[in-house]
Amino acid sequence: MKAVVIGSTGYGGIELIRLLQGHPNAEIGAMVSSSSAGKPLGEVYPHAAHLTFTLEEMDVDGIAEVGDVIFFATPPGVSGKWAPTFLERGKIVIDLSGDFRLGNPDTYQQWYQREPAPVEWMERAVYGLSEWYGEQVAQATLIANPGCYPTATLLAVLPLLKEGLIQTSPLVVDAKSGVSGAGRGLSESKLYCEVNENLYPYKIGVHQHTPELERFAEAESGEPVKILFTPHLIPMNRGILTNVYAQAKPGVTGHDVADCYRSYYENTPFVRLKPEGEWPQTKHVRGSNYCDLGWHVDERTGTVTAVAVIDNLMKGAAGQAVQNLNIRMGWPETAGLEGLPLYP
Ligand SMILES: NC(=O)C1=CN([C@@H]2O[C@H](COP(=O)(O)OP(=O)(O)OC[C@H]3O[C@@H](n4cnc5c(N)ncnc54)[C@H](OP(=O)(O)O)[C@@H]3O)[C@@H](O)[C@H]2O)C=CC1
Ligand SMILES: CC(=O)N[C@@H](CCC(=O)OP(=O)(O)O)C(=O)O
Repeated sequence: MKAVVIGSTGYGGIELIRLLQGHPNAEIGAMVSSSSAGKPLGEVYPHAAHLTFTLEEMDVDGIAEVGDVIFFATPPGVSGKWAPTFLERGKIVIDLSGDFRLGNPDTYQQWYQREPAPVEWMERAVYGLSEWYGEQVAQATLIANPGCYPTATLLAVLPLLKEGLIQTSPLVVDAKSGVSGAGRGLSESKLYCEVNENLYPYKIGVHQHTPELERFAEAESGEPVKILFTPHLIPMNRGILTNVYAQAKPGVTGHDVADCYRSYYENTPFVRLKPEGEWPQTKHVRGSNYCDLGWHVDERTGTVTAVAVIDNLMKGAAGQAVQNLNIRMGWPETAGLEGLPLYP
């Protein structure tokens, strides 16, 4: 099986390359780059200079010839335009962007403020939250890999919604992301002096992950869900921590919540439940595909606090994309993803 990475010089692209080059079953067929075609990979990324690949331009026929699976690690708008060409040629597409996650062109246009992908492919795409939609991923030709914040948040909240342990409104999501979550592109807001020793919220009320969160929260709870989502940027390279605050349904105890999480995640290789009284830390998942999950049921206020951490580039992007590739190809779900988190 040969994989092609489109958007190779971005953070998601180089993380995919890191995982695929160490994968026991997959092989890299080509690395495509819109900005650096013709350059050796090592010129853009000296840490990978021993991989003797030359970055290639977007040549649909050439890519289709060499690739069985095409990964898009590109900004919104790119896969929406190009993925159908590969899908029509029988290729499997795994898209890291938001172009195929929402299932509805009007919602996409409203939150991403750009032209949506063809509606027939939007509707056919399978949402790649591996632990929840693995059965569909195993049959999919187009996999819409989840956003980084939704991955952490939905893993924390879907079991509670599905089992009816929490009220569907208000659902408050307060999340923090490391700077690599914003990609490698240059911008003033990502300069060292702007980010270092700083902590700030952004896109309150307008973040594009809001409809993605609500879509799958509603699908699992069977009720309308409105989510108040506040993302923050923190001065770290990698990592997301999300806190979800929800009102517990009357009579719900800490034992109920613990049993609920255990029943959903006992046999999943990448979701690790914290013991009672311990809470997740981003450093415990850095460089890995794990999601660590902890919770507290506060009887005084009747609130459930669920806390999830992931590495945004791994479980939040390239790691989950490879997990989905494994599921789709019928390989062990953990293939190429077995490394311990980096510590310290
Ligand atoms: N960073 C993260 O933690 C996460 C990112 N995502 C999503 O994954 C995708 C990639 O993110 P990330 O790697 O961080 O972003 P980056 O900005 O780091 O990289 C995106 C890459 O896409 C390519 N690209 C840019 N513009 C175009 C264009 N017009 N046409 C074709 N290719 C283009 C470039 O690579 P080249 O010049 O080589 O073509 C660029 O380096 C995005 O959609 C992002 O939202 C999802 C979850 C988490
Ligand atoms: C820190 C930071 O800026 N993170 C990005 C996450 C990007 C992302 O995953 O967006 P897509 O929906 O396009 O995939 C953001 O908040 O927009």
